[in-house]
Amino acid sequence: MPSACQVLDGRTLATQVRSEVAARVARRCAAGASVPGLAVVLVGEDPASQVYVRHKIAACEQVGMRSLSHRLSAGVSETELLMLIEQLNADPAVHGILVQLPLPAHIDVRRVIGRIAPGKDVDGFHPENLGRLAAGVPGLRPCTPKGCMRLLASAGVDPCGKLAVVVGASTIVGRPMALELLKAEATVLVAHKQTCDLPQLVRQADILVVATGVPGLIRGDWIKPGAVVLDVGITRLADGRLTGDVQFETASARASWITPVPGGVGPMTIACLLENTLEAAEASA
Ligand SMILES: Nc1nc2c(c(=O)[nH]1)N[C@@H](CN(C=O)c1ccc(C(=O)N[C@@H](CCC(=O)O)C(=O)O)cc1)CN2
Repeated sequence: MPSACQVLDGRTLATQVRSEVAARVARRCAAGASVPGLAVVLVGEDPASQVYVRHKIAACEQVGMRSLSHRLSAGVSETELLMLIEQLNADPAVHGILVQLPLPAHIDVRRVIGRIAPGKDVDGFHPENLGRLAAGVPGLRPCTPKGCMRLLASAGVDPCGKLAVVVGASTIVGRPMALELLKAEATVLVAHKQTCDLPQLVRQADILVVATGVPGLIRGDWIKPGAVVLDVGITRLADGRLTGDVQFETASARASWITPVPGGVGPMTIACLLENTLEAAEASA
């Protein structure tokens, strides 16, 4: 990697964000307010989801928050899951609710997310919160795009006036990422992994965000010299290693900043979840 390219270290920034959250939680509790509570709902036994849920619960403990874990079997009915969400919506000790994704195929994810009270939707996936982001008004913001914006700010990268390309248009990452960048006054193009002439599009990007789940989709020679590259993709290879959607070695020969996988965007997702839970608790008081 040439000395001109710098690695955007998500682990270090996430540690900072977590310490700030821990300090705010301690101040809140010392002032007599309730301990922020996060309900974590896991349906089924997807191994990656189990790991993420474990990390989220451990992260809550580390910053002094309470976590309430709800593990449901893969065969649970949608009605039962919706009933649990209603219970959590009504529970004053629960300030944040997250349903770990993906859900089994027989459950309608939109119906489930749509049932979470918007003020407790700490993932920021409810249509009301996505609408708030689209309108540019305050609300709970999806954690991964929020983490990406923090990473850009930490590198001193202002999106205003830059051309940003977002590859991948999921509700979790791509769409809210595009809205975050628009709000920050970037010119934003959203592409899919199957967009024709993807290399041509990527070559124009001053800021490139990739979230497709296709390992190594983006080749280094597609990167505009000096571009800032945020790689959201995480795939576990057969040999157990984690890899991103961007070919790191060759991309870092051209980029000015790049996130590694692991240790880039991923840790910021959980740090921003903690921050959202604290914000939800503060707004409920
Ligand atoms: N309800 C939600 N479901 C999912 C979300 C989400 O934000 N809310 N995002 C992803 C998974 N995810 C959080 O749930 C997540 C992914 C990756 C990481 C992370 O820290 N990755 C590490 C590597 C971890 C490892 O060793 O496996 C890294 O990149 O360094 C955190 C959270 C889908 N579902």
